Amino acid sequence: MQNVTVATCSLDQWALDFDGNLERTKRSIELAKQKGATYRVGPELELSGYGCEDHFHEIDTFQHSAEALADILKSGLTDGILCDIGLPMLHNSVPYNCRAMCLNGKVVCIRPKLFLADDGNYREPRWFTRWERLGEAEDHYLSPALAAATGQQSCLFGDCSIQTLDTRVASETCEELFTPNSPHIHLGLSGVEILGNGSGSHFELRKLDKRIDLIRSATEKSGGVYLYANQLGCDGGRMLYDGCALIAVNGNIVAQGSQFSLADVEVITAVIDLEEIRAYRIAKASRGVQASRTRPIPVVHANFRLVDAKSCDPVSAPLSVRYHLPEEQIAYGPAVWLWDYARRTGASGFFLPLSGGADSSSTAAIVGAMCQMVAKAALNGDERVIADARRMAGQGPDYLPTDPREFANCIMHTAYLGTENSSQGTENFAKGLAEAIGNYHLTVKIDGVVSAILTLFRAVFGGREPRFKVHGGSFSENQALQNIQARSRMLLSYLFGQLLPWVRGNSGFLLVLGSGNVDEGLRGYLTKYDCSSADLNPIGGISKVDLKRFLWWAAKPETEGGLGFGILQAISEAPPTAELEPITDAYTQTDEADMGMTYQELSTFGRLRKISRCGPVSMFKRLLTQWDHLEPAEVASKVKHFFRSYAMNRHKMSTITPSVHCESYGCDDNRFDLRPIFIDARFPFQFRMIDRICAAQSSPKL
Ligand SMILES: Nc1ncnc2c1ncn2[C@@H]1O[C@H](COP(=O)(O)OP(=O)(O)OC[C@H]2O[C@@H]([n+]3cccc(C(=O)O)c3)[C@H](O)[C@@H]2O)[C@@H](O)[C@H]1O
Ligand SMILES: Nc1ncnc2c1ncn2[C@@H]1O[C@H](COP(=O)(O)OP(=O)(O)OP(=O)(O)O)[C@@H](O)[C@H]1O
Ligand SMILES: NC(=O)CC[C@H](N)C(=O)O
Repeated sequence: MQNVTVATCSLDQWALDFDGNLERTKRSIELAKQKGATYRVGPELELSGYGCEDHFHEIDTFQHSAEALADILKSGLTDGILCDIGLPMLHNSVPYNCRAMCLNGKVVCIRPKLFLADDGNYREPRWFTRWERLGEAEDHYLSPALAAATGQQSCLFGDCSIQTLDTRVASETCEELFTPNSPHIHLGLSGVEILGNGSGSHFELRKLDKRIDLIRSATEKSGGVYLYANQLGCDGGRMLYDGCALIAVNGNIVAQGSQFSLADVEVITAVIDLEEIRAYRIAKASRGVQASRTRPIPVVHANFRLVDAKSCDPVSAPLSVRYHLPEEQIAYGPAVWLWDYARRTGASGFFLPLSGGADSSSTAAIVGAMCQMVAKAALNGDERVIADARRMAGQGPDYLPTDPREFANCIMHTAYLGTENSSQGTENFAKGLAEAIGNYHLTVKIDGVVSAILTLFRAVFGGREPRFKVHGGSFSENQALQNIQARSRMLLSYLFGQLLPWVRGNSGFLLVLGSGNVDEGLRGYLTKYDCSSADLNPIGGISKVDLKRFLWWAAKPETEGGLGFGILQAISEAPPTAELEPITDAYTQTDEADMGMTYQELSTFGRLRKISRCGPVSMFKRLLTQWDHLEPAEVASKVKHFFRSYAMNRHKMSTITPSVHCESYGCDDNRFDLRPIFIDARFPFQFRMIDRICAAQSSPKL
């Protein structure tokens, strides 16, 4: 038996928080040592935080990261444990995204990232250069801080591995796992048995499955141990890092961390038997052939044993991986992001204009889920969560946030801001949901504000008064009258967000929450600078179709795995309506009629536009077969209507409220979906082409 205890972790790092990042990194090494580990891997760029973005252009970021690493090396923490630590480093004045392999107070070698992430949310080549010379390494002269801490002048830098007295260790970094020709293939063939992957990998609904498949298949094909470390929480941007540290051996997962947690440091360990890796590899004859002709990569020798001959801990057995339902992911992912955002900004909680409709109710339910997570963490004695909760709630040292409803009452504020066009039904829904969550709730009539604006308008324009469509008004009059209501709600929300802590005898400010979903953003079905403009939006990256499923799930009792907010069932079943126009016997406003398309259709358009990368013509061609129950002319008309609405409203996405990235069909043009602010909504060339295809389809076949 050649047993080794290995450790990996999830850390809630924060961009540029050098003190906090250092403290959490050190704590994770301490915990790994306490659990008997002789090898520990941490997340990508853990000392600076992954999401520093253009702060990676500053020399300070590199220097402070090196100073933090020097602190770790001087502290004695790396004595007896090989640590794979992520940080940005300069080599010959070139910036690299690096792994520093540290042991017994020395830097054994430095491994720069070979393949940078440069799609979707990622722009790594903007800040780092990739190490181009595969299979090569050279001397690196340590910065003054590191040289002083280690007494070393230099170490190896490049594509290299470490040979200890009993095994071979190397690392690959995040994106490299996702590439077709991953470094782990070459490293495994050249004899590496333990591979660490320090990641800064973001949450997306249903993405964990893909990550786990890749890790499983990496070790299934090559044999070996694969340790995955990730960041956790919100590190200052729109992405949520979803932790879920993993340890895989020969195709099996043997340890899994939590995906959504409020803990800021989570360390997992496994006991592995190196002989199991060798036995697995010996039996794969074809692997042997490929391994024997593999070009070796540079090796640094470390006079150190990872195997603990004295350890009697049993070897870790394969476990069945825990996947959260998509509905749970919608609840707990954005909840973790909100928690980090609110505690790190020093806010005293949230204010949400709650209409009783599906969207704002989803936002409220996510805050409710967050309160439940805080209560669970408090019950488990997490002192850091308790301290943050006390501060946020404005409570003293005796307060324990173990009751989610009581905590919600301190930090969550909602208001139903009704007008004469609002219904009793939605008012009751809003009140009922607030009661279920336990939060502070107001019911306010805002007609006085709307009529004050109209009075002013009449005074300015000689008594002229716009009318709703149902009263004979024009399209513009009708829109303007709706927008006054919607925009007044935004003004009132900021007023309440600013003054509610004062009204309740506390201090500080509330973060105003928004509730536009991804489809409304894409279609532009929102009033610019109304209640869709807020400080934060937890659901801006989620489609209405997914939100409905989430509400249905969240209505279930906690004993059945839901959130226990039963009223959400009825809310999810009500037809979506803006309630901005008068209801008459002949007319009730609904979202889908207003938009000229169903949310289901909109979701299809959104996926084809972003995930399938379709312009108008290719979308039309795809839908001709997908919607073969419709005449080609009908499909053409729907596609044109979508693109027209989308193009006319592009400008709204440029000012959209920051939301947590949740889906690959997201349309946040500030980070993920980079498009022009205005484009020709007539699409003359493209639509002519659609008409031609349509005519050809419809012409009688000879
Ligand atoms: N290319 C461009 N670049 C920059 N800005 C541009 C622009 N084109 C128009 N604009 C500006 O945008 C304004 C038009 O946008 P905006 O004021 O938002 O108004 P608009 O889009 O005309 O109307 C808002 C729509 O959202 C609907 N709505 C409102 C509230 C809630 C909900 C719901 O989800 O239930 C739906 C409402 O029924 C209506 O159809 C123009 O007056 C102009 O100021
Ligand atoms: N009566 C209201 N009281 C409080 N807030 C409201 C009210 N009506 C609308 N809002 C706010 O304005 C936002 C946008 O309004 P909109 O009518 O678009 O809601 P929606 O998209 O139909 O979502 P919901 O399903 O929550 O009503 C809502 O999410 C909500 O935050
Ligand atoms: N930081 C990275 O390299 C992350 C990229 C990777 N494709 C991911 O989504 O997880």
